[in-house]
Amino acid sequence: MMKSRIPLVLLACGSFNPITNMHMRLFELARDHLHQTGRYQVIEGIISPVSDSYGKKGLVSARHRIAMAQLALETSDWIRVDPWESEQEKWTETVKVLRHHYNESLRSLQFRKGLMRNNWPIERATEDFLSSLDPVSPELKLLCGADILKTFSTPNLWKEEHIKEIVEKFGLLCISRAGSDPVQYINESELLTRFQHNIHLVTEQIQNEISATHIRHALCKGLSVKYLIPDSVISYIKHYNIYTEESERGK
Ligand SMILES: Nc1ncnc2c1ncn2[C@@H]1O[C@H](COP(=O)(O)OP(=O)(O)OP(=O)(O)O)[C@@H](O)[C@H]1O
Ligand SMILES: NC(=O)c1ccc[n+]([C@@H]2O[C@H](COP(=O)(O)O)[C@@H](O)[C@H]2O)c1
Ligand SMILES: [Zn+2]
Repeated sequence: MMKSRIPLVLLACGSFNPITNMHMRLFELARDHLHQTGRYQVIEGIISPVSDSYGKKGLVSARHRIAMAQLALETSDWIRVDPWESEQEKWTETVKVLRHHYNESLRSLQFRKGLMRNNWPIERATEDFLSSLDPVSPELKLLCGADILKTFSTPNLWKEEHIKEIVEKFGLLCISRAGSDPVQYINESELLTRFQHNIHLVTEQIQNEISATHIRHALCKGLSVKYLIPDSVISYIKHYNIYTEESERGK
């Protein structure tokens, strides 16, 4: 009998200021990689933009960042943008975003099982009980570029226990990025080395150095960003005049 694949949800956190074609490529690369392992079935991709309180210089309002992501993802049948993180009053540490979406995916599983079981009292089902019912509960993994792996070793930026929870409980999909050496970051970290079986490194063969910062700078200078971000996003940016020298100075 063919072994069934583990359903898997991919979650990418970041500013998405604005969303670029490369952000969406990350998901396609990760899905191909996971499917090639023969162990996973990727069921959904979620983009979670940070809230305005993240306070990064040049960060435009979440309302705009979400709207641009929605436009960009109109052509995807499996990636969506989720506003939950961006709606939180304070900045939410990434592990808490993962916990939220993991609970959400369990809730929707409970709901589907509840329906299947003729409205069985689903609110009383514990996580363990549900797992015992269904051996293929979805996994949730964090998707990021290799530069994020590097920031794990920046003092006081990430709590050690958070990194541990991310790589031990959830797992990580890390896409290569010019200027970042993920193998080296793993080798230099005892924690990442210990859990490297949960870290999938994916190499983009067609190197792509698009960054949102470059996009914003080009827009401020009135240069073309066509074919780097979707046309619909370019129209939105023009319509609301989002990226200006003033917005770049903000915060
Ligand atoms: N060209 C790229 N190659 C690999 N990963 C990327 C690339 N661009 C963005 N990412 C990843 O996308 C996620 C979201 O990143 P983010 O919103 O910071 O985009 P960015 O292009 O790095 O923007 P900024 O220049 O504002 O930092 C991160 O995990 C980041 O590593
Ligand atoms: N301790 C943490 O959980 C932690 C620390 C630094 C950045 N992050 C996240 O990493 C991402 C970084 O995005 P930027 O590269 O746009 O700054 C954001 O989603 C941010 O919330 C999380
Ligand atoms: Zn970045």
